[in-house]
Amino acid sequence: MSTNIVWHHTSVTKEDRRKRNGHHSAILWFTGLSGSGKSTVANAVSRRLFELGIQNYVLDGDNIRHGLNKDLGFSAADRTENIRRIGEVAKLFVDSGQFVLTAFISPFAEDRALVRRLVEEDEFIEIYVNCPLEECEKRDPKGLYQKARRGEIREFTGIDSPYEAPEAPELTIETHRYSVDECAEQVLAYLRERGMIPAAKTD
Ligand SMILES: Nc1ncnc2c1ncn2[C@@H]1O[C@H](COP(=O)(O)OS(=O)(=O)O)[C@@H](OP(=O)(O)O)[C@H]1O
Ligand SMILES: Nc1ncnc2c1ncn2[C@@H]1O[C@H](COP(=O)(O)OP(=O)(O)O)[C@@H](O)[C@H]1O
Repeated sequence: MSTNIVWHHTSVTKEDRRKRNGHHSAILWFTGLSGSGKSTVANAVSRRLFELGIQNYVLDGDNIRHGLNKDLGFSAADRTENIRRIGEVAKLFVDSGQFVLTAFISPFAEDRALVRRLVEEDEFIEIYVNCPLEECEKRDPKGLYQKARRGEIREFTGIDSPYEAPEAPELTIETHRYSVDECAEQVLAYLRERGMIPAAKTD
């Protein structure tokens, strides 16, 4: 534990940054099984926000595990630490006035709740990327389900490691029923409804 640490206040505040950007800042927390479409939809939303001039950044499971969290595996304790660190990083992005889109399985409800508690109430938007295991397994974009079924990967989410679906997410998207574009639009529509990004132009 760190001791003798004093929080330093910044000269430019979150509100200053939001005012200049002309939009809110928040965590869009995508959670769901491997292959459910977290990364694909998060990136589609990111592109749309970017085209609208809205500051945003995607934090993706695979990429973070190559760097910041390369010391972590997939035990329950390591997944919890993975999500805790990502939550802290995501909070910094919110403070910087941006939307941060996180694409992690984040299988444990308590870990997601911890991130929710890190930020203000209107700064955490949980998006449940709902797709049946059978469909994720059929997609198997990285061939990992096959490996898990053969016993070559242990503690694989949905196979021999649990996934706790959100009970009251801000938004649920069903990637087995709607296209990538439709799912991305559902996220944008939600942000507009909440006044977090400017309304769509109607010209
Ligand atoms: N055992 C096991 N269980 C689940 N996933 C595994 C595992 N081993 C490797 N992978 C690959 O790692 C990606 C998940 O990493 P995350 O950081 O999102 O996982 S977690 O939130 O800490 O549970 C996950 O990526 P996505 O498919 O993008 O979800 C997998 O590609
Ligand atoms: N509506 C959809 N939304 C997201 N992905 C979809 C959809 N329909 C099919 N897919 C496909 O499913 C796979 C999802 O993979 P990925 O985005 O890496 O998932 P995750 O990040 O949850 O592991 C991709 O191959 C993607 O093209």
